[in-house]
Amino acid sequence: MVVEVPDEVRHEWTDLAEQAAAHQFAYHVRDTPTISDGEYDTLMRRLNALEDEHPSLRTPESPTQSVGGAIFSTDFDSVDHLERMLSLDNAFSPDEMLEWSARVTRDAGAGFHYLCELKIDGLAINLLYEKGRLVRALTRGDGRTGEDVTLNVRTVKGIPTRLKGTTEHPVPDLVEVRGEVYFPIEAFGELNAQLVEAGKPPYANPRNTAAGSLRQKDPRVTASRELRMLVHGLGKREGFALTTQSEAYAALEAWGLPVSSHYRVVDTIEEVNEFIVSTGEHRHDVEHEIDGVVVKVDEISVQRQLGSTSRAPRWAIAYKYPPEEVNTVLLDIQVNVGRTGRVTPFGVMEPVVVAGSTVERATLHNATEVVRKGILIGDTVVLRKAGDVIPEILGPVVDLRDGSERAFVMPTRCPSCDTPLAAAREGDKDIRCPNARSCPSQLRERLSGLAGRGAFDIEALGWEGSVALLESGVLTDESTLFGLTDADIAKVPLYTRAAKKTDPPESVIGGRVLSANGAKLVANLESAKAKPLWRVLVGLSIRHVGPTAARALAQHFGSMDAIRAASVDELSGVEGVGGIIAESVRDWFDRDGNEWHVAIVDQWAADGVRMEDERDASVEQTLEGLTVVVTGSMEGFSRDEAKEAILARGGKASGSVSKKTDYVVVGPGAGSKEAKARELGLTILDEAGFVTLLESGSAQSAPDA
Ligand SMILES: NC(=O)c1ccc[n+]([C@@H]2O[C@H](COP(=O)([O-])OP(=O)(O)OC[C@H]3O[C@@H](n4cnc5c(N)ncnc54)[C@H](O)[C@@H]3O)[C@@H](O)[C@H]2O)c1
Ligand SMILES: [Zn+2]
Repeated sequence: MVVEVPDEVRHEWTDLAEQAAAHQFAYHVRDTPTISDGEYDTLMRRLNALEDEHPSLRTPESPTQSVGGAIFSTDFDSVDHLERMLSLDNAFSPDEMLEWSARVTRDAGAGFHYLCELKIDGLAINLLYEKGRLVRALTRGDGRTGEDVTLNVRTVKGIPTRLKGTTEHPVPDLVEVRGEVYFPIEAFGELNAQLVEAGKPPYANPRNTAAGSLRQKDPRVTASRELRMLVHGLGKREGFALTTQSEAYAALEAWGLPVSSHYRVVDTIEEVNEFIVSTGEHRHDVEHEIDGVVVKVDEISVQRQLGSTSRAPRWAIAYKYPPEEVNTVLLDIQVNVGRTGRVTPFGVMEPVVVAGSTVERATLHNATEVVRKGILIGDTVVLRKAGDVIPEILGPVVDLRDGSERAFVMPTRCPSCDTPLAAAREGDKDIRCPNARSCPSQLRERLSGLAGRGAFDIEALGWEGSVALLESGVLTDESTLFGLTDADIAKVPLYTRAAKKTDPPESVIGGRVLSANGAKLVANLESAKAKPLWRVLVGLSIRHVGPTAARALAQHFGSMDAIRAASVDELSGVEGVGGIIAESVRDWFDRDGNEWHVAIVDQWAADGVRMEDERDASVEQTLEGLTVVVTGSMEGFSRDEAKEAILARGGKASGSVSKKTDYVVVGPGAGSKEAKARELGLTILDEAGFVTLLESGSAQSAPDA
């Protein structure tokens, strides 16, 4: 019996299928997709859902049934693969992984292993080696026939033109090696800058860059691009036998092919899901983009038994992470004037949800960066938000331009105080508002900055409170902050509207926050006065003097007076300070016109801010000459407390692990620093070990470390 498909369903299906086919063409053939991978995956899921409900729609011609990437390009010869190249089925949740493993177990019985590896976001390639010589390289194409890109592939670093043989792994008679060509993330921005400079359209993201770079007519262009490859499978093979996929990787490696070091063989699907979670946490520690994890049945005999559909093997599945890249429209580029006067352009976008939060702004750092990225106002752009990292505009989707886009022009006058903008020094990328003393924007940023956690930590002040104090004229700058009384704060009018940091000043009104918090603010200010010297230094907004330099200065000089009296040489002689910081400090105190800086320091001191650190002579200098890195969380110490404990004992608290690190203290949530410490064979301590170290100046690695 034929079940009729309702008209509206058929129409929806036809419409989606057409869209899918067009997107496959744009992505696989033109290397210039116009929607994000996440949107594409959503479209395909809808198409699959319609076909699940109405199986008659699932014809062999459906985009769900083919390996996307039919060949229409005439730039390359078409050549058949000796064995078909397939795509992969997807899973988007641990439950879908369980379903897949249940199916595999049902069809093949238990007693197999799972091989877990990274899903490299690149371009699939098939290398044919005959008697150890690279004779051909093909793109995946439609899976049966690919494009001959041999000349281009020969230019990719790390792909051997001859395989090596060992006694255990002699060179095979014939082998098709499958892998992924990718573009290292770091090199991506650099290339776009070069393309833009040469008047060519930039790429939207590293994956398209890999595909576009490899599929060049002229192999010299490919050679100039920093492509890399990792291999992850085999096609046709003659002259050797294998029992497992992981064994194949050992052979591929012995032959001199680049194999990823990140794979693992496990027994159960629970362990697979653990691998997925932990890989997700370290998703950005690898030099290529990964869009998921690929899980394969390790035993070749079981792979054979399970076989494939027209599109994908049944013995493998790709778990896809939530997308971190989305497309959105860049509505405008505006500028923000920061704490030290730096003018920073930022993109204003149509709000989009990415990596779990709504994003509508992204910094563009400086005018050069806007040009390097080749983005125009009005462009559809690729926006990336990776975990807790700030959102970044990667590049424009050039194919969606309609001619109405316009270039960003950096303003020549400060949007906040109308002072002409200028570079502080010749050759500086950044331009600044020189009106440091009374530019409203700089004042707001300085005042709220000094209230921040990294400086005085005045919780009740914050951004809105800072704005309210300045706008109401209760403060004209930060010099009188510590003299504020209840009566002063009560003068700030009560407004009703709260506002965001990036709103124009006239709409930023925070009196309500202050009126509710007045008493707390006074108490906060009182305790802020007793904060250690380094926090005072950070609170002054001296260029280049962040917490690290401030700690070093405070530790060395001990008082504001000593720092004020120190020469450039004396300042730059302090470990972790250096010439640029030393000059910036001297300049801040001494330069003509900066007398108001000194006035701030004097007024703060007069209002009771403690300008020196008491050296506690009872604390033994157990850590003299030792460098300690703390990563992850601890129960007994906050990050700052741990640092202070190290510094108070004469040690150096560093933020990055290197060969020079003496101890690495690791708590829950430690990430790449722990991995690096293990790689370097450093002494790794838990919290108990850290306490011992503080007391005695030495400690042993934790037993399970
Ligand atoms: N944005 C768009 O318009 C658009 C259009 C089409 C496709 N796409 C993207 O491409 C995907 C579909 O492309 P696809 O058919 O190549 O499927 P896929 O990317 O989901 O997975 C199959 C491919 O993964 C690659 N791969 C990477 N690491 C691997 C590993 N360790 N082991 C095995 N294979 C590995 C292989 O080359 C294989 O061909 C979509 O899900 C979407 O992300 C996007
Ligand atoms: Zn200004």
